Parts: sequence; C-alpha cells; structure tokens
Amino acid sequence: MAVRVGVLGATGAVGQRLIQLLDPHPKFELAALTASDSSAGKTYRQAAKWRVDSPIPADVAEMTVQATEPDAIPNDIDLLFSSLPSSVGAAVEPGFCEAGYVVSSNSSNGRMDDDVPLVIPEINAEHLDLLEVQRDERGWDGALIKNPNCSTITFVPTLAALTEFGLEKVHVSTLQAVSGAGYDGVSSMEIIDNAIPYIGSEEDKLETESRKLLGEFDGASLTHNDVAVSASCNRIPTIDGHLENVWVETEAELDAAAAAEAMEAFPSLDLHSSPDPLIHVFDEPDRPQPRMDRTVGGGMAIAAGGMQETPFGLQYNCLAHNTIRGAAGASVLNGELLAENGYL
Ligand SMILES: NC(=O)C1=CN([C@@H]2O[C@H](COP(=O)(O)OP(=O)(O)OC[C@H]3O[C@@H](n4cnc5c(N)ncnc54)[C@H](OP(=O)(O)O)[C@@H]3O)[C@@H](O)[C@H]2O)C=CC1
Ligand SMILES: N[C@@H](CC(=O)OP(=O)(O)O)C(=O)O
Repeated sequence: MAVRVGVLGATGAVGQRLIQLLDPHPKFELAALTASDSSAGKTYRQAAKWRVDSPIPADVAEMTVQATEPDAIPNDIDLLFSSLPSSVGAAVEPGFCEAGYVVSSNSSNGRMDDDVPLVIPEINAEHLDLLEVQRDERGWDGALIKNPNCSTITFVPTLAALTEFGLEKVHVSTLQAVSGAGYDGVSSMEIIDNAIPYIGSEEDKLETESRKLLGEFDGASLTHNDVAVSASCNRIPTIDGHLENVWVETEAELDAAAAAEAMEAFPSLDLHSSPDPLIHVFDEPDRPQPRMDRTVGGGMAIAAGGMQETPFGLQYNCLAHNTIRGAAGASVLNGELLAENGYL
C-alpha cells in the first residue's frame, strides 16, 4: 500500500524538487501541500512559481495548497517532508510531531539536538533509533528526523569511506552553487564575474554536523566523532552542484590508490533513492566538475576524483547536486529509511 505523504513549504525551491522526486515515486503518494498563508487556498499552479527543469506534474498543479498547520492537512498522512525556512521550521515542526506526524526535514533547525537523528542512510542509518529516545523525552507520537546541510552531505560520505584508516584531521574548502542560497538569495550583480568567500553559518555546520554523522550511537546516546574538521566556504557562479576540495590526515598510511578503492567500494543501500555506486570515482584528474557531473546517479551520487598525496595528507575533490542529494533527495531517502524501519 502506498505511503501517503505531504510537503511543508511545497512552493519553495526545495519544495519543488521534492515534488519532482515524489510525483513518480513508486511507494509515496503525494496527498498534501502546504506553504505560507499568502499561498494557502490557491491551487499549486497559482501559488508556486515553478522553476524546476521538468514540467509541473498535472495532478499536483491542481491540488489546493493548505496552511502550514497540523489541523489544515488530512490526518491520514503517514509522512511529512519539510522544506521550510529554518525559523519557520523551528516554530512549526514540533507541533506537527506532537500531533502525531512523522516529519523528515531538510531545514537546519534542530539538526544538532541530542535527540534528533541527523541521517545520511548509507552512512549512519543506525542513528534512526534515536527516535525512541526522542519519543521518550518529548512524549511525541510523531517523530522528527533531519538530513544535513548540502555541503556536509557532499563530503561526509567520502570521509565515511576512509574511517578504516583512522581520521585525524580534515580540511574542506567549498565552491558552492548559487541555488544553495535560494532563487532570490544572491543577486546577479553580486555573483557574476565574482566569488564570495563567506556563507553565513555554513562553516560551523560542516564542522559540527560531520562529527555528529560520523558519531557512535549506543542505543541511549550519541557520541560525536572526535575528528578535527576545519571548513572554508565560498559561493561561486555555478547554478547547481557543490564542489569541495578536501585534505584528510589519517593515523594509518593512506595513498591515492587506497583512497579511490575505499570510496569506490563503499556500499549503497537497497532503497529506491540510494544510487549504486554511492561514490562515483573519476580517473580523470580534472573531474568531477559541477556542470558535467552533478547528475551522476540521478543527482543522488557523490562524485570524487583527483586523489593525490600531499604534505597535508591525502587531497581529493568531491561533488554532489545540492538541491537533490543535498536537500530534497536526502529528505526523500530518509523517508524511505523510516518506512523500511517501521517508523510510519
Ligand atoms: N535552496 C537550496 O538549495 C537549499 C535549501 N535548504 C533549506 O531548505 C529550506 C527551504 O529552502 P528553499 O526551498 O530554498 O526556500 P524558499 O524560500 O524557496 O521556500 C520556502 C517555502 O516555505 C514557505 N514559507 C515561508 N514562510 C512561511 C511561513 N511563515 N509559514 C509557512 N510556510 C512558509 C514558502 O511558502 P510561500 O511560497 O507561500 O512563501 C515556501 O513554500 C531552508 O531551510 C533552506 O535553508 C537546504 C539545502 C539546500
Ligand atoms: N547554506 C546552503 C544551503 C542551505 O540552505 O543550507 P541549510 O540546509 O544548512 O540551511 C548553501 O548556501 O548552499
């Protein structure tokens, strides 16, 4: 039987990507869309300025957008995806969970809370059981799970593949696409012929979320990984696809061939949105590149390449599609994990 799903913040950039992924999904049936009060009551076609690179699905276009309140949506919804601004997510997501809804959220609020699982299913699916702790502590019938920031999602799978060598220090420098800031986030006059070496709060997210994702859950609490992570974040004039340069220092000796082999061999999962391979390793030294490689694995794979030994450890480059693997696709994959593990 299909899982009935809804999208909170359905008219936004990530909301539109969610609809693009959910409409053809074999297990999820789209049954509710919400947005701000100014969109509520309109058809989705009227409310959303559709900007995704495929036509607006005809059945979705005629759905009525609801207010983002638990009472406004049908109570037989099994799973909600949230792509609200983080301040709005912080205000409304707990109310949905209290009302019994399971929420797979892409918004940054609450990601670092001790009882909120922050999950990339191929990396730390076992953290999902933090939901038992969350339900005990918060008394919710529903549940809240988060996916990480788009730049965190890009490099953490490559680190996970290298943990067997003993991670000690990681330096990551990002080249982030403008879509990460939202459609109106960076003006053309700011970004054309330019690069901006600052993205508010982003460096802290990469440094803290990565350590939570690579942490150990013992059934009661989560210990964050003690690897030292230092990030430097930059906005560049690409549309989609975050490219990152990573330096990793390890306890055990790590050469370029061993790193490439470990990444290529890192397993994916038997879930609809998990690509096989999870990490696509390029031999060509000038890959991955955003325009050419952001759609590997349907936008859900991580592309990596350029491994080389340096005085600062092993260096490589990695890339992911920031609004698919980095946002909407990440939430959908977490929804598939919740369904697989009996949380719906
Ligand atoms: N853009 C990206 O690539 C990425 C974004 N994110 C995160 O995902 C979230 C969504 O981002 P994005 O899609 O770009 O944002 P947008 O601004 O494009 O969309 C925001 C959505 O939230 C709705 N909304 C805004 N205010 C309210 C409110 N007060 N009550 C209810 N609904 C409201 C909007 O509805 P309406 O149309 O009616 O205003 C819209 O549907 C953010 O937390 C962002 O940080 C994360 C990773 C990548
Ligand atoms: N800050 C990211 C996108 C984003 O919204 O991240 P978060 O999900 O952590 O709010 C970028 O600019 O590319």
